[in-house]
Amino acid sequence: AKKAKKPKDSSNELAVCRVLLADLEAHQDAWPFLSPVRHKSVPGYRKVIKKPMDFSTIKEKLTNNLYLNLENFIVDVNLVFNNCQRFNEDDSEIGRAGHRMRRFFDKRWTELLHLK
Ligand SMILES: Cn1cc(C(=O)NCCN2CCCC2)ccc1=O
Repeated sequence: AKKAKKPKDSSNELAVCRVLLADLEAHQDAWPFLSPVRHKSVPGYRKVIKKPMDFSTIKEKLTNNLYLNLENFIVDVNLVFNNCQRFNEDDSEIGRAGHRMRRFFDKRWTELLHLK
């Protein structure tokens, strides 16, 4: 027989986004991602990275209600990490910080989702 679908409770998704963002900002490896990359001091960045993103911009979007759900928020957080992988060698300070932050984020949001 068809298993009855549990209704999705999306009411606290934005609260989950705020918790996740606070955890990202508090992480010791967050320093490359806290504010927009200054393309004037990072040669080539503006040419290579078409959609820059950083944690302060995500916070601004969250504050201005530009994320309709957790999925849209996760897309922007992954953009931060994908930009980082694209622009930085894996074996570099910033490259390694990006990998560590992505691993932390993936673990954290799956933990929070399993609480539901
Ligand atoms: C994500 N990302 C960041 C940078 C960067 O230089 N960030 C500034 C780091 N500042 C140093 C002192 C305070 C913050 C370069 C390339 C890149 O992909």
